[in-house]
Amino acid sequence: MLQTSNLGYPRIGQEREWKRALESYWQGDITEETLNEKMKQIRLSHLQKQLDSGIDFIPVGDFSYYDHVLDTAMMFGVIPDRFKSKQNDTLETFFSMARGSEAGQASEMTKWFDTNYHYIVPEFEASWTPQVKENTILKAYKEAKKELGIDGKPVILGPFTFLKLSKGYEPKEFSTLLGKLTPLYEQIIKELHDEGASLIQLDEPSLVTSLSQEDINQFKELYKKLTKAVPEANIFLQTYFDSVDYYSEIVSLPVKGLGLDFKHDKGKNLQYIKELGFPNDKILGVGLIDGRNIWKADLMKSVQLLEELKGLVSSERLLIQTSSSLLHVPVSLNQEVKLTKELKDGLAFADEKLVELKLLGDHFRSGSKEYSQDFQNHQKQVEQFNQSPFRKDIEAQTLAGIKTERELSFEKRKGLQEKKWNLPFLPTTTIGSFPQTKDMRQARTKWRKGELDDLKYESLINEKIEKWIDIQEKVGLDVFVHGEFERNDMVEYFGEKLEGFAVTKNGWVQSYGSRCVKPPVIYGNVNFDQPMTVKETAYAQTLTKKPVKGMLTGPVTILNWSFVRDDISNKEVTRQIAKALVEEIEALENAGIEMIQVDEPALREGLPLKAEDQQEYLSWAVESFRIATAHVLPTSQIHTHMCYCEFHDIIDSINALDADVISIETSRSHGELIQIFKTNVYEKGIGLGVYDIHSPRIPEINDMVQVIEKALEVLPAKSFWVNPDCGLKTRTEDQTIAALENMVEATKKARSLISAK
Ligand SMILES: Nc1nc2c(c(=O)[nH]1)N[C@@H](CNc1ccc(C(=O)N[C@@H](CCC(=O)N[C@@H](CCC(=O)N[C@@H](CCC(=O)O)C(=O)O)C(=O)O)C(=O)O)cc1)CN2
Ligand code: MET
Ligand SMILES: [Zn+2]
Repeated sequence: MLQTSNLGYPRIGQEREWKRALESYWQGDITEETLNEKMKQIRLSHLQKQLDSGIDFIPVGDFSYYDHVLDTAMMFGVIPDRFKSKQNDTLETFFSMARGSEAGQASEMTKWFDTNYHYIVPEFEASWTPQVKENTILKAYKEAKKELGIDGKPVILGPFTFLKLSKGYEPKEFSTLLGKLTPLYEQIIKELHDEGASLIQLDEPSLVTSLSQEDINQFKELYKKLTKAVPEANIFLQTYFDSVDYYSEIVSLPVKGLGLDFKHDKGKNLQYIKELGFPNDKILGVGLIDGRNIWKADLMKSVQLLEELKGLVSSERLLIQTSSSLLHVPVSLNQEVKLTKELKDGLAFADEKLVELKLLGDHFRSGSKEYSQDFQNHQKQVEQFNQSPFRKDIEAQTLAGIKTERELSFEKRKGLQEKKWNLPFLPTTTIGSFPQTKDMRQARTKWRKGELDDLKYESLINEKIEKWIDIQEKVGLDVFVHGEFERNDMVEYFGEKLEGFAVTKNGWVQSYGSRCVKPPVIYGNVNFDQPMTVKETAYAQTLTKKPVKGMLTGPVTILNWSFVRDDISNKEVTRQIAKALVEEIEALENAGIEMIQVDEPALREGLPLKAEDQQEYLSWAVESFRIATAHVLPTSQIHTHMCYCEFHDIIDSINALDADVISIETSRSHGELIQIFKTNVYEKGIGLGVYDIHSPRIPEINDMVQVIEKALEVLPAKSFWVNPDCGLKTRTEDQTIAALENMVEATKKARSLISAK
């Protein structure tokens, strides 16, 4: 019988209870025991909700106290030595790896595929002893059964992807390590099977990236071994985020089932099945409820697709699924009382997606040609939404009259800018935001509710700006920022101000650890309405003689960190955003702000997972940035900033942005970034983050001097900037001031060391 399955459920909770529990624990407000209790409560309530929704397969083991990749590393004892010696407590070790502590620098954090979710990069060290420290998936499985009578579907990050996402080994060691991991997975799977798990999901999203034939051979080898070692267990191989291009080889593996994404595969998975067939001894997981976006599913389209598949796979072997874990969408539409009905009717968050699964499953199980009333109501809303005036066909955005090229080349404007800005050697600056303290956030919440008037709210913002201009003077930075106190989030803020966007009340999604974001919804055509950043920046500039950088989020990042309409191309939407930013940047220049940072931290994140799609994306992404910035005066200095990603494969595109100065994060992955510049000459201004802002640790002066010296081995000193690796909004005021003081001290030392040479 056709069944329904969810691949993973959001952890944060309807009211972000999860976040609050974690943060209270870190602050020392609650004990480990209380934390565990709260976590259990949250975990079980999520399972209960899924049970109540009536879907068949409920994931277990997807819940985490921080990140599921880190969980997997812990499960196998992949713990760097620096954390082993000092701590015995598992939970403390776990959080130290994630966040850094006295014991040592946090592990690197990077993007989970092309999403805004970040995982902690496992670090293999020579001292690693293969082991199953604790079968935490089994623990989750047993708990669901014992507490709620749920026969859950264990979800495990598969060995191939786990190792691909890890570091600390040479490419040639990959197969040896995989060989060591395999028996550990066998043990986990066996224990789960013995406990009664009827289907065990192994997530292998790496299968959708561009892999070599050798990779595929290793993958096949691995799964043959695994299935041979535990033949009795039903291993379900799950992929997501794109198509599986080695389909014919993967589909013939002796696993029980294969899960494919039918939402983000550009139609390829269906094409492969049609061309190459699907074995009649396997289950096909059909991911057609979108785990990455929030539009209500067009169930008639899903029905058509399933009908097509029924001709190829018998219906009792079909599993209707979400396209990926629901980790990437908000929990529930329940509280969205402020959205227009027209828009809200077009949306589905995690809980509503479970309902969609159920509607589809019920329809197929009924065997009827008739559609239930609920199904019809759902479909009517989808159709109405598609016909809304804001979804109407739009004219393709042309580039007529739009500059994509600065008036002067970098070589020519460089001298003019040096003269205009007259900055010291190794200029120091920050990336934009200063601490968003509780009083500021609370004031904003009150202001939103109408409990605080505009005047009071604005004067609080101005006070913060004054305070931090003063701090920047005292610390002795060279280029200032206003601090972004008026912003809740660097993307949501612009979503609130631009036309074509809607913002939600409670549409939170986990970004990293306890940090969440509320992506705005781009439902219509994007247009500039009125200046968005001029007031605060211009005010800050009146308070100091030092230059204050204007601070904007770039078009590609606004796109990638929003939920985007799917009726026109992303390229088209990004162009619309870029054109709106042209007006903002003009307004800043007119207000005398001529050093302007246009952040693109998500440029790399949006890079398609398959090599063959990447060039096209990069070309329109770069073009959009250039549309936004090319029109400024030659003396105006455009900065940009990127973080959390690998840059080596996009360095040409970074150069093509033609920004005068770029700051890139490196502090958790320093060595690697430096390598890039050994082989790529970079002539424009560049700041490499000299310390990690995500960790509460205060960076040491000498550590930062070393970072600077190391960078200067490969980068020209005269174009080097000193800055933290990202914005400081998540730090406390004390941490920030202490860190910046040390950074300025380190710069002074570096200056004298270098001029002495
Ligand atoms: N969109 C986006 N993606 C990104 C980043 C980013 O900055 N933005 N940075 C990278 C890393 N991600 C980050 C993501 C989130 C946060 C972060 O600090 N998030 C905050 C929420 C920010 C926010 O919008 N806060 C609201 C406050 C809403 C709120 O919680 N108010 C409280 C009251 C105040 C309080 O108790 O704190 C309430 O209503 O109960 C605001 O300032 O207006 C959090 O999780 O805590 C930091 C970095 C990559 N991806
Ligand atoms: C995630 S990149 C952050 C850039 C932004 N200007 C800030 O400082 O917060
Ligand atoms: Zn950043």
